[in-house]
Amino acid sequence: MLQSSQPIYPVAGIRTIETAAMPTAKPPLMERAGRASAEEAVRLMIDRPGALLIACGPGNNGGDGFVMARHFLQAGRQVVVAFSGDTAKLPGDAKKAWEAWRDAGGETLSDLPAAPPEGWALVVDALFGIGLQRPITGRYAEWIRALNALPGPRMSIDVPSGLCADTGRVLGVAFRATHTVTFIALKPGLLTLDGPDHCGELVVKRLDLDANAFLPAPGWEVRPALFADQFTPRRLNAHKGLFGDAVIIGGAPSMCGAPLLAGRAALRAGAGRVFVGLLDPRAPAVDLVQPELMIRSAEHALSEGQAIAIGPGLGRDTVAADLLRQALASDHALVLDADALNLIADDDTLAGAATRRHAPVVLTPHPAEAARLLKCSPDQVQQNRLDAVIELSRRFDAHAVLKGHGSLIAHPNGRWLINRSGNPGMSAAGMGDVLTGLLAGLLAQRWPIEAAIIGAVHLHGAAADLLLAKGIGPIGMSASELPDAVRILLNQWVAQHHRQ
Ligand SMILES: NC(=O)C1=CN([C@@H]2O[C@H](COP(=O)(O)OP(=O)(O)OC[C@H]3O[C@@H](n4cnc5c(N)ncnc54)[C@H](O)[C@@H]3O)[C@@H](O)[C@H]2O)[C@@H](O)CC1
Ligand SMILES: Nc1ncnc2c1ncn2[C@@H]1O[C@H](COP(=O)(O)OP(=O)(O)O)[C@@H](O)[C@H]1O
Ligand SMILES: [K+]
Repeated sequence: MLQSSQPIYPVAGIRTIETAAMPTAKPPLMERAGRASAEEAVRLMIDRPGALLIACGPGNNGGDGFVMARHFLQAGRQVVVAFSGDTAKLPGDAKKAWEAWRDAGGETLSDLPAAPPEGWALVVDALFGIGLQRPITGRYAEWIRALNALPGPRMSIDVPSGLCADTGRVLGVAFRATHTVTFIALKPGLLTLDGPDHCGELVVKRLDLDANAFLPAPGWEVRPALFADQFTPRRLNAHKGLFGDAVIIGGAPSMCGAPLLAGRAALRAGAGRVFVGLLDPRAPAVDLVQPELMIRSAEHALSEGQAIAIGPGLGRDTVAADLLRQALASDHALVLDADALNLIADDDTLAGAATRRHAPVVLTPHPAEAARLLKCSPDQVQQNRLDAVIELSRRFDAHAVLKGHGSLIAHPNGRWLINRSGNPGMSAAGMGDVLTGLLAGLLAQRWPIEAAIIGAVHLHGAAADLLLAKGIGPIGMSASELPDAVRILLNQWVAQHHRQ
């Protein structure tokens, strides 16, 4: 059964949902959040007797921690609560939660206690959630550093403290959880940049709310269910003409490997035929490892195909710019990667031609390429990856993929998604070329544009995850290994979908 996709809301959206749901919520949302956290904690402590430590902060995230602590106390479990603030200053719901904890006989320590000799059964971070407003300093920073140094499982409530829930940036210092229980819905910062490194295993507790009914979700996580409509089993009477021609253009002198990798990926994604147009006049006439690839001059290849990807190893000279101009003038779906993006960033006429194109355009920058396109620094892109990809899509009236862990996709209709597959084995040369080839391969098979983009991005990461599971990586995983894994997965998904 293909898992359905979950909605993602920035903090402002979560606040809107909370405000709408809170007045009628019985039991109150904080009670639900504390109980849901306790249930998850029980799962993590199955084989771990002894006390758990809950560090509570000055806001409602701390309130969740007090509710959780009360459940454990009432269940007869030893629980130690640390809270360094002033209970009189707790916001209303959190204050009630602290009072209920106190009335149940709970004690609150004002500093972190030393760990018992056998260690804590679980360390719980209820310091800050979506209300974090500035970098963490002082005593809270000291607490987080001390908690991070403790062995054993560590659980964050809602958001790892110190992580910006909108962007995935670490503000000062952040708790490194092995497990995170987040409430109502996913937030972008949990899924991209430094979020996944700090969340560990991520579980969503919806608190019995249908978030989408309160506020239509602006973003979604990528799951195969979103492109399963394209999982068509091949008829026995199929022929290669049904699966389209993909064209890859690139390969200036000394850079032919990039388009060849893309071409192999397009084949493994199922394209009927793949043309690779190389700029290097001395390029080999055949890829002896993949002789199915039809190698042409770049100019010649441009006259073929239903889908064109241009950029891998393209170079930036006038020949490259001229080929890009011709590709932009074609009527085919067009993927712009690598040097095609750099050329557009440097030339307003090319940028204008990309923006005004009628047929779909997909931009696939890594953060440095995105920065060139947006005329800012890679750091500025990374500070807010979601804003950056939405701005790229808006500025070029194109589909945009901002690569990196937690790749983001923005469509010109305003819809955005975050992909969760992939791993650091992919931090190696040529991985981007494989993504470009996958996209061309799916577009050649006439997948609709949005399905092709989310399908290619997800498959790309999932293929690397398959290799990782087999022990191939993360160290030394190479881009040429990815296309075979893509083929295995795609065939599995199609077969599974049709068995259901
Ligand atoms: N409002 C609600 O209905 C619900 C809230 N819930 C919990 O409440 C959390 C949000 O609560 P809050 O809005 O109170 O926010 P937080 O508890 O995340 O933190 C806000 C508090 O921290 C302070 N603060 C922010 N940044 C700081 C920094 N860098 N250094 C020191 N202090 C800092 C703020 O002044 C405020 O007192 C959620 O993440 C979730 O855990 C859940 O109980 C579900 C229901
Ligand atoms: N740590 C990671 N987790 C998930 N995906 C990654 C990671 N590192 C790299 N990738 C993916 O690998 C690809 C690298 O692309 P790119 O930077 O263009 O490489 P190249 O130009 O060498 O082909 C992107 O799709 C990116 O999202
Ligand atoms: K937290």
